[in-house]
Amino acid sequence: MNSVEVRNVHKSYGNKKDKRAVLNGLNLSVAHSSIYALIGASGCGKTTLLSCILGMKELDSGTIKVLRHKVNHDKTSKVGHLIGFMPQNSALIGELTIRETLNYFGSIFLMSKKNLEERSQMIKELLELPPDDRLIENLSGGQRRRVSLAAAIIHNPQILILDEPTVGVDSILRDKIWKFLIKSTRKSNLSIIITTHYISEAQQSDRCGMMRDGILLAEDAPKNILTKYNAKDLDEAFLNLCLLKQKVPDEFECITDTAELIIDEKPLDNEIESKCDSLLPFEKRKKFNLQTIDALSKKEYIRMKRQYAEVFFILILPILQILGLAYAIGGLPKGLKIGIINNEVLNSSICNQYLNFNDSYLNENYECIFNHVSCHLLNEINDKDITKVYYDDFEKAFLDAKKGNIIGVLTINQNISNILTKMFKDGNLKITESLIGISLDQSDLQLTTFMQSKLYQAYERFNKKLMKSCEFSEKLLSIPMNFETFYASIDSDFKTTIFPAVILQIIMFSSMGYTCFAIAQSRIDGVWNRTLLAGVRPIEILFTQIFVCFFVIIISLVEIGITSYFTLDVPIRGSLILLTIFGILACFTGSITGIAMSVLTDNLHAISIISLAIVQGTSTLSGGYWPLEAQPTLLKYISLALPVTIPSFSVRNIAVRGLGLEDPIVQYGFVVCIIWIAFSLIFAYYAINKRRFSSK
Ligand SMILES: Nc1ncnc2c1ncn2[C@@H]1O[C@H](COP(=O)(O)OP(=O)(O)OP(=O)(O)O)[C@@H](O)[C@H]1O
Repeated sequence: MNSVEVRNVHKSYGNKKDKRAVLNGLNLSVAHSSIYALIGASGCGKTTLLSCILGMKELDSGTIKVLRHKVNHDKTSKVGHLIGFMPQNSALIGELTIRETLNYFGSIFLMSKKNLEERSQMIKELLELPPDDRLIENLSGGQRRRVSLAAAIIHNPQILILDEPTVGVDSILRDKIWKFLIKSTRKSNLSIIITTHYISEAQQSDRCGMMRDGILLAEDAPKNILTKYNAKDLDEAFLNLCLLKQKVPDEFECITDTAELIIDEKPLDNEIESKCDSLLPFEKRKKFNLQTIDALSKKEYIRMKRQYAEVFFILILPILQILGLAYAIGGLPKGLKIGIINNEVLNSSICNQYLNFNDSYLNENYECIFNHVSCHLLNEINDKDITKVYYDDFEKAFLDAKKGNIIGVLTINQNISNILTKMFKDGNLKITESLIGISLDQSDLQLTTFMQSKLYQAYERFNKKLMKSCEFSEKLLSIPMNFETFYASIDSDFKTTIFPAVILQIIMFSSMGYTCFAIAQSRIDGVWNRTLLAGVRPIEILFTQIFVCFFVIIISLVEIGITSYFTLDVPIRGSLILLTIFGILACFTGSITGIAMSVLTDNLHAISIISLAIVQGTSTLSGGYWPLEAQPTLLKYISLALPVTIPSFSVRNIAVRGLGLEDPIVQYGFVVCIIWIAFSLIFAYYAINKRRFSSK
């Protein structure tokens, strides 16, 4: 009666051009209630074979049956919960304690609390595990391997697959482990496949497979191998076998005793049959098993609680970003310097006497005689916004502007007062000379635009005062346009424009980062594979991640709301409920996209680069920092399709304009969010099913 049957299995790595065969038509049988030791040189394909038996790797050809069920790489194993697997790397969660680790694995194997407690106690004593409350990340290599073995046997499996379980374990404990394995196979129906570098260990197995170049050189009971190859131990037998193969390479493949490999098609004996049937078949495991969701969420919670960097990322970073937005982005520049060359009044202190000027320039004949007009203009240039730096000559000022010390140079005609006086006296509005010249450094457009706007406002104030002092209409020298603003004042800063996009991006990207790196990490450290092998469905992991992320983001949303309220001087005119719904939708879009990304590759470096590209690309194109109207038509359509662009317009319409669901932009925002959530869900589901197992 065989528990595992491997028939004519071929497996290679690489692409068509560079294909490297690792398993070359390998056959292997593991009898029920026995220990099968797989030995062979490093890199001969032992781990690959175990991965194929577990269904983690797809075969090129051949078949594998485990407990009479054909292993299918694409489908969740029906007997996964009957298998215990200890991978070569420990595949444990560093932030969990030993007790929490055993609880996690016991729970995903759906063990009852009582059973779990009893088994944990027995295993802890057997494997001499360190105290319960020790963190996995603080254990030594050997201690971790023992905890990993404990996690593999916690649910009393039918088949135990152990990849190098005794590496780093001292000889006394190694002996104890072997005794336990032997006793377990004798007392129960447990079958064990074990790979080991310590060939002498394999002498205790019931059957030993010696592997080389992707095939079994020999497969028999250890003592039969010793007799057959006239060796005193398995090391020597393996050496003799290898030498024999070098001498007669073509005949050698026949050495495996094929009589042993005939599949035993006999029905299972009654006792075993009833035992197998009494175990929960996979189909009967609920798709959404609450015990599994509970175990996965608890693990996430504990992991997060102990991962300070993650907590910082999730809870503190959004606050820092809002503070950054409040105080570093979108505000109006202060302390800009402009060079002043006042050819009319060479001593700038003279202008101080005009600071509170409310007099009239009209003389007794009601003629307007201007004096020191330039002072009025310069006094209107507010020191709060712009600092004036006085120069005697243009060359010096220009040199400073080139060096970046000042933004530009304002030059005032020496006859400005006389020209204006003449103009109003004669009624001749034709001015042939330039009264005020402005040269601006255009290399920083934002600063220049700001400076222009401030100079324009100063001129308008100056004009009003001057006209009033001569009892002229203030419209005479003013631009014949009247600007009025709505929704925000003329002095409002860019925060009003960019805050919806920035807040949505903070929520979306922190959800994406959180889920993406949490899953990527678990795939890389092997916990993901172990969890799936226990029978947990990807959809359960997906659900738990979204669920945990949702709670985390709700906390972030409250933080963002409070911080924004106190720091961002932006009025919220619309519905807070609608804004919160947009925040939650952004969280879902981000977390589901994060899940899809985490499965694309098992290379953390690549994932980081992809995330950066997504964050950078989305923020650049979202229209938050620069209007979409500036983009070429095709790019504009791409931008509009992104998950933050239209939703951020919706948020702006709700918050700043006070619009609600009746607004088409708000409606489009919802449609875009829902399409993105649906799209990323389908993509994540497809990606997880396509790349169910991590290659690590
Ligand atoms: N994902 C992969 N892509 C490409 N080559 C791989 C991959 N995994 C393993 N290999 C190669 O396949 C061969 C067999 O690897 P495997 O890990 O199965 O060996 P092993 O017998 O378990 O070695 P060890 O005893 O050192 O663990 C090695 O040459 C390895 O480099």
